[in-house]
Order: sequence, then C-alpha cells, then structure tokens
Amino acid sequence: MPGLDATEIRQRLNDAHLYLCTDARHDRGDLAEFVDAALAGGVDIIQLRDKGIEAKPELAALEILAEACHRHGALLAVNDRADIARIAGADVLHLGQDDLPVTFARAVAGEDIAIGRSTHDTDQASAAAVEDGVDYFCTGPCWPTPTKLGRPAPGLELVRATASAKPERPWFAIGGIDERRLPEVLAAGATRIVVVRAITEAEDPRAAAAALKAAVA
Ligand SMILES: Cc1ncc(COP(=O)(O)OP(=O)(O)O)c(N)n1
Ligand SMILES: Cc1nc(C(=O)O)sc1CCOP(=O)(O)O
Ligand SMILES: [Mg+2]
Repeated sequence: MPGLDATEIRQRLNDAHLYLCTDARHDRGDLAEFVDAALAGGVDIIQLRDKGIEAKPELAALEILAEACHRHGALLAVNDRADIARIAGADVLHLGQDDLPVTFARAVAGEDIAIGRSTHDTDQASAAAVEDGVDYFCTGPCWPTPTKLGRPAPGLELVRATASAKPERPWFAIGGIDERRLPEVLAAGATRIVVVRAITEAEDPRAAAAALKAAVA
C-alpha cells in the first residue's frame, strides 16, 4: 500500500476530530472486527498503544490496523517507537515527555510521518505548540484515568488555557473523556479528542464512536 506524504498526513490531521488508542486486544482476539467497527463509526486516527508488547506481535497488529485504516481513509498511529512506526509505514508517531526526543525520532521514522507530543501543563503545551518537528499535541488528563494510572490530572483548566492560547497546530484533549463528559470538554474549548475506554470498552464500538464523532465534529 503506498503511504501518504507529509502534506496529506498533516491535512488529514488538521481535519481529524476523533482519535482512538487501542491495545492489540489479545485477550479478546477481535482486533480486526473492533477496528473496523470503530472506523465505521467515524474514528479519524487509530493508535496502537499496547505497552510492553514485543516487536513481532506489534507489527502483526499494526498490519491489521493499517489495512483497516487504508480502507476507511483514517490515519494509523504508533505509540513510543520510531523504529516500529517506520517499518509499519505509519502516518503518525506519538511521543510522551519521557519518550525519544523529536529530532532522534524523526531521524529514525523519516519525513513522511506526523509526530505528536503529550503535554500535562501549560509550559509543556506552549512548548509543543512551537517545537520543531512536532505536528500536533495532546493535553491531559482531563480527569484521572485508570488507563494512565499515576498520571496527575491538570483537568479542564489546561484545556481552557490551551484553547485561549489559540495554537496554530492541531491539539487534542485526552483522559477520562466519554460521551457524558464530552460537553464539558467542548465547552472548555477543545475541538478534537482522544479516547481509549469510551470505545475500547463499549458494547457497541461503532455506536460509541459515532456518538462521540457526532458531538465533536
Ligand atoms: C494521542 C496520545 N496522547 C497521549 C498519549 C500518552 O503518551 P505518553 O505520555 O508517552 O504515555 P504512554 O501512552 O506512552 O503510556 C498517547 N499515547 N497518545
Ligand atoms: C494514554 C493516555 N495519555 C494521557 C495523557 O494525559 O497524556 S491520558 C491517557 C489515557 C486515556 O484513556 P481513557 O480515555 O480510557 O481515560
Ligand atoms: Mg509514550
């Protein structure tokens, strides 16, 4: 499958509103069906986030995600690992504050990939809004979340501060967001969101994604 170039990826990133992180669902064995449903519901970007997964199963899971993303016109994202992102032909690499520095990650992952940054306070968000090589950033957690245990939550105050700063780069709110809480996130000024459990744990992932997408887009 031919990959998208950097300009197309950035354009799609700019148009994206709903970003999903999922693990490889080895416990359920339904990755292909799950991602197909989430994408059919309107997810714009899917990240494989499976902490501690070995390279071979990670690449196998990414092959499933890549095929589904291609079919649905969505972006494929890899968490943490620039080498895996490059081999998998991912569109996006997501890096946290303690992950690879962006210059090293870009040297490994190549030019035709967008790089995202996690931020947890206003200094980090302001830096990510202008840092060379960064294409988008996330602010969170909006609420404490079992998906990222031990990460203190700056809450919606960080969303408000980021929205007031009017960054030129796309940015997403993350952490504890679900359909019930989404109106508060939007009222705080976010126009793009990242979710995990709101879709991965939904009985009907397609309906869950569609409800979030309708509210956020
Ligand atoms: C889209 C998106 N936003 C934030 C994160 C969190 O990244 P990080 O802080 O590096 O934590 P881990 O996910 O690696 O545990 C993310 N992965 N994706
Ligand atoms: C992976 C991750 N990163 C966060 C951050 O703030 O950077 S919050 C988070 C987990 C979000 O999961 P859920 O939607 O299940 O609450
Ligand atoms: Mg990380």
